[in-house]
Amino acid sequence: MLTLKRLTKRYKTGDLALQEVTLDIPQGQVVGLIGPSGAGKSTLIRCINRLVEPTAGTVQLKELNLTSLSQTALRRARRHMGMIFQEYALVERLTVMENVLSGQLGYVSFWRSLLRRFPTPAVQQAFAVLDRVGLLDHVDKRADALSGGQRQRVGIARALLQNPDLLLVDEPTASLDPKTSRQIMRLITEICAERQLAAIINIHDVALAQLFVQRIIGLRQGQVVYDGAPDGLTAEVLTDIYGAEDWSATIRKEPVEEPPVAEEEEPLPEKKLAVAR
Ligand SMILES: Nc1ncnc2c1ncn2[C@@H]1O[C@H](COP(=O)(O)OP(=O)(O)OP(=O)(O)O)[C@@H](O)[C@H]1O
Repeated sequence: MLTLKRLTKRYKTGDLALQEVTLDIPQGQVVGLIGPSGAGKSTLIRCINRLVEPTAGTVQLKELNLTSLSQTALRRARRHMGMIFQEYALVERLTVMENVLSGQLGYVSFWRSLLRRFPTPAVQQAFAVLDRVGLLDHVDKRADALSGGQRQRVGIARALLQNPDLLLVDEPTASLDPKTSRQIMRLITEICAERQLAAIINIHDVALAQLFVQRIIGLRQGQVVYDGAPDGLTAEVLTDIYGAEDWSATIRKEPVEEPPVAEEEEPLPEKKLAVAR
């Protein structure tokens, strides 16, 4: 579904951030991208949708060779890739609904979006994705009145509104407490399973990644040094990725089935679609 071939990025400063990264990610697979600071994780994610231009190599999403597209064609192709950011990237003074609809900016004309007049099917779909992420009771709240977990849910809903094939997720839990972090990772991975969406999640918390993703890719100095199952992350592998350390407290000891956990960040809203409209 997504194929990277010898993807390389050298910044103008001379930093070689990615060195010939070759990967194949099938539809529906959720991948955790780990590695030390400066290993190239953000660069890899941004080279896929060409927010950062790769220096060499190719990115193929389904039948599209993204690296050969003109800027106009690239804008169209980006609709197939939803991005979720650490700092949410919401417009603070806009409502939850308006923030989610802004994910449609590639579809609606500039003037229509400026006047905040979105086509009815987009609004209906926005209600549906906000329902899925548990924010139906908050559609009219301003973004600056939300908790961190709620903000990230808006970010997820906004990414989903484009009906992407792939989610590119950059440190989604870095600003969240441990429990909210789990809820957000659970939400992302459940949605990927429901929609058969592939995802690449740049994540620093190794144990959290192990709990939720199907595959781990470890980067060191722009190169893939581990590509395999979450349970294959032994102390030796982590030393290879990050350098020598006592890893006993970091690694999940045994494969455990994650227990079902009630969502407690806030009561899940009842389905009030009609009322919310
Ligand atoms: N805009 C830039 N210009 C020059 N060099 C950059 C730029 N962005 C990143 N780099 C360099 O590229 C390398 C990889 O950086 P990148 O941010 O991709 O790593 P990372 O693994 O995401 O790190 P972190 O976990 O700290 O976010 C680093 O050496 C960094 O200094």
